[in-house]
Amino acid sequence: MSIPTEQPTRHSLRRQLREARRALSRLEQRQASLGLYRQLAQHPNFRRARHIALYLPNDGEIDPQPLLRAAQRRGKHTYLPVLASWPRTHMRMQRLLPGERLQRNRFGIAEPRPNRARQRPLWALDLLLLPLVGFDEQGGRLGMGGGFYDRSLAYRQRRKRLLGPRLFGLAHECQKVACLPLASWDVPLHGVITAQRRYGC
Ligand SMILES: Nc1nc2c(c(=O)[nH]1)N(C=O)[C@@H](CNc1ccc(C(=O)N[C@@H](CCC(=O)O)C(=O)O)cc1)CN2
Ligand SMILES: Nc1ncnc2c1ncn2[C@@H]1O[C@H](COP(=O)(O)OP(=O)(O)OP(=O)(O)O)[C@@H](O)[C@H]1O
Repeated sequence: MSIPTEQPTRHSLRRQLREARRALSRLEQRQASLGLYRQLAQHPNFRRARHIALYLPNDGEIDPQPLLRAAQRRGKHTYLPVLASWPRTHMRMQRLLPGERLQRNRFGIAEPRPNRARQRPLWALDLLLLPLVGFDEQGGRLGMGGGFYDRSLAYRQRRKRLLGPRLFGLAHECQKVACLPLASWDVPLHGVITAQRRYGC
């Protein structure tokens, strides 16, 4: 019997995949962002959703801003992650007002100024569009390693019947891997969307 080949660790996989997305040119990024818009703007889950959380791109992530603008044009409520000052491991989703001024968080990512009155619990959103570093076709997601999304979604493990938002990962094709090593706290995605195609949705 042969020895099973070693799976690359989450750490080295993360480094490799982050390098791959950062290597995309500005033109490739623009095309990917437009392709992503075309894949999702007419999708029933996007059309139906009233409360949608997205993110602002960082570190070569695919840019969902055309979708953000489309959602705002259609009168939907759009939300961005806001890091909690305490506990530092948590984030909340806060409604973005059109034209609102943003500030940079400790990772250098722009976010709205924290305002509890505009924050909405994750389970009360209709659609959550997640950034990711890597994905597989089984719904596996590898993130930046902060555990922010997994922690925010942990209620799903405890309360399986609570429906909550559809979870779609947004990615470049170069972020796809055959099979991700999954951790016990990982929350599976319902689907992943790239500029080229939709996986599982
Ligand atoms: N666009 C975007 N927004 C997001 C996330 C994300 O992945 N993408 N997050 C998803 O969770 C949360 C922020 N999580 C992050 C976790 C680590 C790093 C990061 O750059 N880490 C550096 C080390 C940073 C440092 O300690 O100074 C690194 O690994 O190089 C960035 C964001 C909330 N907002
Ligand atoms: N539900 C949870 N409760 C407590 N700790 C958690 C939970 N989910 C994740 N963590 C912690 O967060 C850390 C990072 O997790 P992981 O590497 O899966 O993050 P990630 O999914 O890559 O990051 P992110 O969700 O921020 O993009 C882990 O060390 C884990 O201990």
